[in-house]
Amino acid sequence: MVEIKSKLPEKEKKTDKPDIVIKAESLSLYYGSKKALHEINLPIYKNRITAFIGPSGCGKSTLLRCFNRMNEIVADVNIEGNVYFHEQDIYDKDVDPVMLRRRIGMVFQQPNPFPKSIYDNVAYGPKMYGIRDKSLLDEIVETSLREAALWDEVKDSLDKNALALSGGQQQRLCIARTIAVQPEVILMDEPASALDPISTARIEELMQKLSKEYTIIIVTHNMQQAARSSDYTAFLNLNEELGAGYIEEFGPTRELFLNPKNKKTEDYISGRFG
Ligand SMILES: Nc1ncnc2c1ncn2[C@@H]1O[C@H](COP(=O)(O)OP(=O)(O)OP(=O)(O)O)[C@@H](O)[C@H]1O
Repeated sequence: MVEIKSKLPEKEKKTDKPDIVIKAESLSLYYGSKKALHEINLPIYKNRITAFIGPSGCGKSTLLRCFNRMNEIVADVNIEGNVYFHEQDIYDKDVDPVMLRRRIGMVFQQPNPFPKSIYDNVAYGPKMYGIRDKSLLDEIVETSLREAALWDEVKDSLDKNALALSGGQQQRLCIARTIAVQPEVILMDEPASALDPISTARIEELMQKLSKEYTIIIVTHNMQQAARSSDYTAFLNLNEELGAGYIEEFGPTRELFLNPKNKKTEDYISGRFG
């Protein structure tokens, strides 16, 4: 705990009351008959970074994937409760998951660029959504790569295969690819856990910049990373009886780490379990 305390940044004071972009209400999720999430109530604030921490298997990634309906792609899931994106319940029948994922993009643990050129990776999404004009695509590619802090490294090799980039560069390319379709929210599932410390620091720095324009949710096993990088933290825990994850504590990151309200939060962040 001492180490984490010393790493907590003196954040620029964000005193205004942020708007809520996403809200989970009594959200439970089942994989088949197995309950994985139990009665989650959680606000996600606009232009803030929210970290999900908690022991392995408590449902952090599952909860993250609920916010753009990615669970439907990977498994047979059943949802109870609601997830609102602004005023819209994203599980309503008339919500198109593809359009939803355009507004709520995702970056995964393993960088997963397409085996195409750097340019084509970033232009892929905009093209899919109907943009054909070459000069507009060029502009989107450049802006997205700049925002992802990769432009200077790749501007002279946009035709190079993305798989030839380093892991850290590939992850920033994946962030550029996500940004290129102008999402409002970026979901990041352990985006730096496969990267070396320098690449990790670059991703964290990038997240700070991006949060001025985007709302970010990050799943991380690294508590220093949550403490350093996020504005809000949700500590998920596993209910042994139900075998499902629930929110043990949620609040501003500094408060949660410096003055946890809950004994289990304190035990977890001080490394006594998990
Ligand atoms: N596609 C799936 N099908 C069935 N069960 C799944 C699936 N994905 C996850 N689960 C189960 O749901 C529970 C929560 O998993 P999840 O990956 O969301 O937890 P996590 O907190 O992100 O874990 P970790 O920290 O280890 O990545 C686990 O019991 C897991 O086995």
